[in-house]
Amino acid sequence: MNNSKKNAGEYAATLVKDGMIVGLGTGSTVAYFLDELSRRIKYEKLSIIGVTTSTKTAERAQELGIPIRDIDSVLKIDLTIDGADEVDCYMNGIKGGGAAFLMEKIVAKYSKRVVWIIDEQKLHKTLGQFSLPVEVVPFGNGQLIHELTQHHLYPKLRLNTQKQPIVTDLGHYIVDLDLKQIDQPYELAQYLDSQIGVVEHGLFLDIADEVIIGQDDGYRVMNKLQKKM
Ligand SMILES: O=C(CO)[C@H](O)[C@H](O)COP(=O)(O)O
Repeated sequence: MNNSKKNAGEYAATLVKDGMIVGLGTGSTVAYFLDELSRRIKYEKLSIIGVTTSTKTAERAQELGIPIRDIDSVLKIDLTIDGADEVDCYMNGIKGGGAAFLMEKIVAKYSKRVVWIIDEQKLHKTLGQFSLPVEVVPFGNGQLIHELTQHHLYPKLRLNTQKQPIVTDLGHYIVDLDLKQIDQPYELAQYLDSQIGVVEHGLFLDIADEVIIGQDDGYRVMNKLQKKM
């Protein structure tokens, strides 16, 4: 068991209030959040509706008895709890290690409040140590990878154990950019947004309202007031 992830996930579940529509992120930290949320639904009679960000989370929510609804059948999402792969001091992040970032970004976009749950190891001064995932349409992915290579973005098609491209829940491939350090995340986001064949990228800029950083013996919270301007 990872205590830091568990502490972050369990604290995040206390932010959920009765009657909320809650965005349910994806990943191993979110798994702890889902467990605690399910416990509160069962024993505290908490009444909420979940909007999921992946097939995996939808399946887990169903197993745990967390009611879920399609994103298009709710008016607005009150609160989304999600994980992240890397976060900087401006509360910008990289997501997509679990290949769910397209749905995660859509759910975040329609959420009033977005809270990330991470552990200390994911906090870095600048982004880029974690390879940046880019979701691309399968058609012409080889051409796009060539284009990204020419642009010195070190792309690599993400493969499964059978050496086949992994296919996302929405039917796309993932290309990981091995950048080591991203000095200009906004410019990079703009460049990627402008590429034909790119569906979305894992740079989440100005999206999180709060980051809960799990520790061995508790957690600490980073919010907009504390982030460096
Ligand atoms: O972005 C994600 C999936 O697309 C996850 O939130 C991210 O990979 C963090 O996962 P974990 O909590 O397992 O470390």
